[in-house]
Amino acid sequence: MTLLRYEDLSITLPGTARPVLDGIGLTVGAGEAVALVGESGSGKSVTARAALGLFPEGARTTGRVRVDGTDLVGADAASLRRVRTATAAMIYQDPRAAINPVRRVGDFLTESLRLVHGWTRDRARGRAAELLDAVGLPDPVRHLDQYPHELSGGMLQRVVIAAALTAEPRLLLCDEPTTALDVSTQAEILAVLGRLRRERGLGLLLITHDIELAASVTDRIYVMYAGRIVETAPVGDLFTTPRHPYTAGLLGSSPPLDAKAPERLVPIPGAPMGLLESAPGCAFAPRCRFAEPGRCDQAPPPLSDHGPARVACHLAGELTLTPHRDRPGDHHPHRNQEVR
Ligand SMILES: Nc1ncnc2c1ncn2[C@@H]1O[C@H](COP(=O)(O)OP(=O)(O)OP(=O)(O)O)[C@@H](O)[C@H]1O
Repeated sequence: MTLLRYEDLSITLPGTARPVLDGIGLTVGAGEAVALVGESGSGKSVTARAALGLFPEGARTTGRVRVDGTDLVGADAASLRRVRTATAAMIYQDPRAAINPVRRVGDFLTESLRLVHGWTRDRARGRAAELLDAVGLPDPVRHLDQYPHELSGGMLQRVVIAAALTAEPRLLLCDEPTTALDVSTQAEILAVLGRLRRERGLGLLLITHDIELAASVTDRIYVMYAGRIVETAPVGDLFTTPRHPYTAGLLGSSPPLDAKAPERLVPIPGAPMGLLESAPGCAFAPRCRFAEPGRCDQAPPPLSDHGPARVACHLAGELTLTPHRDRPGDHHPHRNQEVR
């Protein structure tokens, strides 16, 4: 069952040369984990916030964002409240920014249960302790009486995830949930999210700039560039057979999570297109080593089917791409190079 569905969502801010989001189509099913990946400024957070009906001030919005069937574009206040309090919850990058530093963890976790749902203090504390246990904190009852500064960043992010679960949402939106954490804590938080997804059948939308991290917890990846989806495919397929040069570039410039030996990473040349720039053709063409004048710079490429993937590239189907990441001592100098 589809929990979250974007249908041709476009958002344009006043005074800009191109839309922030341009024809986004994306789905997340119950129990499915999906990642939205791209460089800074590609529109990932604007996309995620739209799933809570949060659209930039003054923006022109067209298309639909359906959460459990309710379209949030132009939704009334009651529908928005229902989605935000019961169906979907968001987890942000910095747990310390999400928690009031002068209130105890227990107060943070029980507030909505007591105020919104009218639970007694003891019932709400019992539920909060259960949730802290569910996110793997070792001593739930003691943590309820602690202040945020007494917990590590990883423990606090677990508290934030527990808080997101209080209303038993069916959809979890995670915007760079591990970026503020060290690498080992990052892996623990991802494991918690993966377990919650399996145990509770949650739909998970993970927003990240890190394609390797995305692959470690999700089934399907959407790659975003300059406000558009440029490729989407099941994780395994995307890694073995990237079909868009931008996807191959992201893979070639990201260190593997389980790297045993240092890798020589190859950055994508140039910079992403800002909101004050536009291009008549493919937005990635100015950075693309394969771009063909007269072909790639004429019209934006539509997303079209290529095997299990959907790809927006005029040259898709003609390119065979592998991430051009070199390992030191690699004796196959051509192994990692794109061929045509
Ligand atoms: N409320 C807003 N008003 C004006 N511009 C905005 C607003 N929200 C986002 N933008 C702009 O829209 C573009 C996309 O922003 P968004 O935060 O979605 O990118 P992102 O892919 O999440 O990148 P990052 O990882 O850096 O957050 C950026 O150029 C950003 O400055």
